[in-house]
Amino acid sequence: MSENHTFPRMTGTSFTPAWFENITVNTPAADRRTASLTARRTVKKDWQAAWLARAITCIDLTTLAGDDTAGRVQRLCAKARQPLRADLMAALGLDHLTVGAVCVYPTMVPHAVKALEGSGIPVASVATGFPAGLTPLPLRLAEIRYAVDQGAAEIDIVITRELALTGQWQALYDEIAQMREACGAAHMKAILATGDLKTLTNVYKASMVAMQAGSDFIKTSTGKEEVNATLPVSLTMLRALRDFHDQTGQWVGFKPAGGLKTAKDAMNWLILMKEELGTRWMMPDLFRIGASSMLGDIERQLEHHVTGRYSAANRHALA
Ligand SMILES: O=C[C@H](O)COP(=O)(O)O
Repeated sequence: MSENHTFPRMTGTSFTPAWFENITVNTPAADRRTASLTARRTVKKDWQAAWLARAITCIDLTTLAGDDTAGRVQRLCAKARQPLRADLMAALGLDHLTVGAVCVYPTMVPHAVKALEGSGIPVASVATGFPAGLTPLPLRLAEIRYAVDQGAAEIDIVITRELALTGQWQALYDEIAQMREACGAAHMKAILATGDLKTLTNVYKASMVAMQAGSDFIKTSTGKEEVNATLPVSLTMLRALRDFHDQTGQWVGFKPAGGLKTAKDAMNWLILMKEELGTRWMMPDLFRIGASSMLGDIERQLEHHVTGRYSAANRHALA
């Protein structure tokens, strides 16, 4: 795997229920593991600043709102091109820093492509009837092709939750495989909407099916569910991702999204990635954070690290 934005497309496997049909996830154990992990592991001072800079490179800077405008997307892209103030970059000894991608709705893709021209930052687009995914499959596939035609290099699709909730795993595989095909050369992240899947066992199974169907990334949430990214859900998906890697040697990426707002959130998920998969998975080609407001808090924490004070919009110290 190359350590930059470009990563080889996944090929997936045939539908293989043996890899997940007898799995039962121990929810209390997942809760205990993630609670102890973030309590036990701390990263301080210069290392914390370095990890936060790494987190910036993994952020999919996102705006997915009904009132999005070309102007808002252009401003977001300007931030993506320079996520950190120049004085902070200099103080931290950083000469170049950009985010992982900019993530928008399909009709906003042309504005993002134009605003990011020459930056090397890919445009990601949600598609397939985001966030509910309940439009006819031909229309969902056409939306993928539209977003790719408009210049999206990454597509975040949403799965049909009913298929996971009713255990129709072959049908889910077939649907995701068609979405993978519609993406063409674009990379595909499969949003599992884990907050709607009821159990961690369903989360594990949907993760495995999405990877077998050829997803380049598996992503927790749309950000529109009642419960979005959580650490136990993320741990469950990472275990599935590790099992898939052990079975196939294929490297699938992971993207928590929805409700990750602070530098502390960034640190917690980086700790989880390191502890579960190792430092190789702490790179933007294998790890993204879908977030619309986290960057602001990371910048405030880095300003505090450099100057010893917080900017006007104070935040709690990063414990
Ligand atoms: O990936 C996309 C999510 O919608 C971002 O969620 P957020 O607005 O809670 O950061």
